[in-house]
Amino acid sequence: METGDDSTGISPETSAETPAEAPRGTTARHAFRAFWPLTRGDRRWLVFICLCVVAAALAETGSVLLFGELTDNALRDGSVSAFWGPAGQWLAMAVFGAVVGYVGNSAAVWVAERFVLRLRARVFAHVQTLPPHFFQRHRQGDLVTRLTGDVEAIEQMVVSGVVQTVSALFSTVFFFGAALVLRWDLALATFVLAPLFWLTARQFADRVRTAARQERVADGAITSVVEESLGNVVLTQAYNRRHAEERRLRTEARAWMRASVRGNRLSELYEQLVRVMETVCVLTVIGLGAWEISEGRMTLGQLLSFAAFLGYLFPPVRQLGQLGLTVTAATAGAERLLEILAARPAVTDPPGAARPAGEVRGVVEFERVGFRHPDPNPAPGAEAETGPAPVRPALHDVSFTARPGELVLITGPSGAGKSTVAKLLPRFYDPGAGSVRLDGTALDALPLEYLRERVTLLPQETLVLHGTLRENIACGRPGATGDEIVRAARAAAAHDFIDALPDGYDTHVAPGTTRLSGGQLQRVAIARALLRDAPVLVLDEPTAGLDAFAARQVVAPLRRLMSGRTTLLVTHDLRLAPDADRVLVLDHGRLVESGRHEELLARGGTYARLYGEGDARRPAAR
Ligand SMILES: Nc1ncnc2c1ncn2[C@@H]1O[C@H](COP(=O)(O)OP(=O)(O)OP(=O)(O)O)[C@@H](O)[C@H]1O
Repeated sequence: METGDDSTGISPETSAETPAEAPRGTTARHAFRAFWPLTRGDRRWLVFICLCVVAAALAETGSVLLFGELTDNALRDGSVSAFWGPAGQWLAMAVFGAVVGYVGNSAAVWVAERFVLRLRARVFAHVQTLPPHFFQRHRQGDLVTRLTGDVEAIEQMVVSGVVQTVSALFSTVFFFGAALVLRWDLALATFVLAPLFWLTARQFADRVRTAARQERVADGAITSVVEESLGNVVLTQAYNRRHAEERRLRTEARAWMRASVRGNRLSELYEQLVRVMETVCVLTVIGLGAWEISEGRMTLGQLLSFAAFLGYLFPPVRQLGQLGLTVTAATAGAERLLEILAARPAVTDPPGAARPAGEVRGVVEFERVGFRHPDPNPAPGAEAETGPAPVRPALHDVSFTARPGELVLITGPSGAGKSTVAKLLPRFYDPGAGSVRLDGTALDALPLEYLRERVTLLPQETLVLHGTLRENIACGRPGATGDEIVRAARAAAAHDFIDALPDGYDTHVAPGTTRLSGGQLQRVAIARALLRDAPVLVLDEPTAGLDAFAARQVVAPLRRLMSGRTTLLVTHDLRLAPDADRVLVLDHGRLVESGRHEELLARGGTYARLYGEGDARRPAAR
């Protein structure tokens, strides 16, 4: 049964190689082929489930045949003794049908949930490899909806869809076969009308897909608004933006409501049309049956069991049409997931690169580095995540070297390209021109994990992970002992305030909900970085957002952290400039000045102006 096309574009590895495609207009077949390989490992179960549902359909067919026998032999003759035989068989058949139905459906739910689990894990793993600009192009709420609702919609297509189609198809074939055995002429007369169901479903398909797509987009927009609003609640309240936010939610909710009502109306219309068609079929059969009875060619029992067959036959036929619509609607979800999976990481591991032997010394070289950020708002249709970037360069021809143990401070006016330098070193992006090297090896020749273990980044925003403070520090070096964690916290001047918390190191924190101050969080981040003990350190505005008092409190821990490592310190805050072995001044992406603090001050250029503007003339806390 392992026959599926396994060359899928859904694994993170292969999606990096497959060309980015605009998946709009994805067909159900394309979507099915893209996601079917994820059923690998469960296909035997799928066969088992299909056998169960086929057996259940057979049991149901047998029951209806026995109903005909009962009406003809027992009821018509009023014979109780003729009742027991078929009644016993009918009951046995019903119990058998119930058991296999239960086993099959339970297994189907299990396989379906495993599929959802696997698909969600794959998409999530892929999303985590995507570059920062991907997250600027997609609202978080929309991504959440794709990872929840859209993933489930695909399950409807790939697992439940297959099982239900097999069940409905076999039920249809069995009931129709039995109807042919009973009365082939009546059965054929009924079945002539069956394509009507299918044709009707086709008429609805396009409109159902459009409505489903709109509903999913609107669903994502609602989640985004809620998430953005809650994340920004301070701004909302401080600027009385409550009503504006409510309006925003209402607008998105209305769009969702319209799409949802449209989708449900279409389903309902389809249902009702099908009911009318079923009535036409039943009336045709009863009319023909009445005529046959009057001619003496048919018994009442035969007509009744034939009518019962129709009662059983219509649901699977109707279900086949309905399944078509479900699959069509799920295609809209598939489109949205394939769009994510088509996005490629900005950087990938060099194929076959081995971890260099020996320890990293920490010589960092930027040689004639140029870089343009990808366009965060590409024109529609140019959605390829790695597409050309027509924005002006963030860095141009930047060269410098930082040697082991050196502190290189990078400063410059806002937008000069300082943070961009910080992003190139842990390889969030690769430079567009020139090269960045560590100990003489180009970064893109080193395994990514190896590089990131040796280059610690303290980003501008202080980030906490969901977990305890202990776990937050320990993630700097998984496996660190309790003593090592406390030692790192002490060196980061975080131990005292952590110890004073009611739960100490076991205090739970989570992104956005922590009750710690900015300075305290920064010191936790420093403890984490200390524990990591990487030879190269990149600090991006470590005192940004801290008041003067809090900033002074992190200076000493920062000095301890930087000691003995190659440090690139990106900052506006020039309090640490006198400590720096070299100060680099960037302006409009170019390196305009370089030298020691005193030299640059004496030169009276950009640096001297920046220093004069800031509050750096105050002595740094020692
Ligand atoms: N994700 C991005 N997408 C597009 N352009 C970007 C992106 N990030 C930065 N830029 C642009 O690149 C240039 C350099 O930005 P960068 O963040 O490196 O400057 P910076 O010197 O760190 O500024 P600041 O001091 O204000 O943080 C700026 O013109 C900025 O607008």
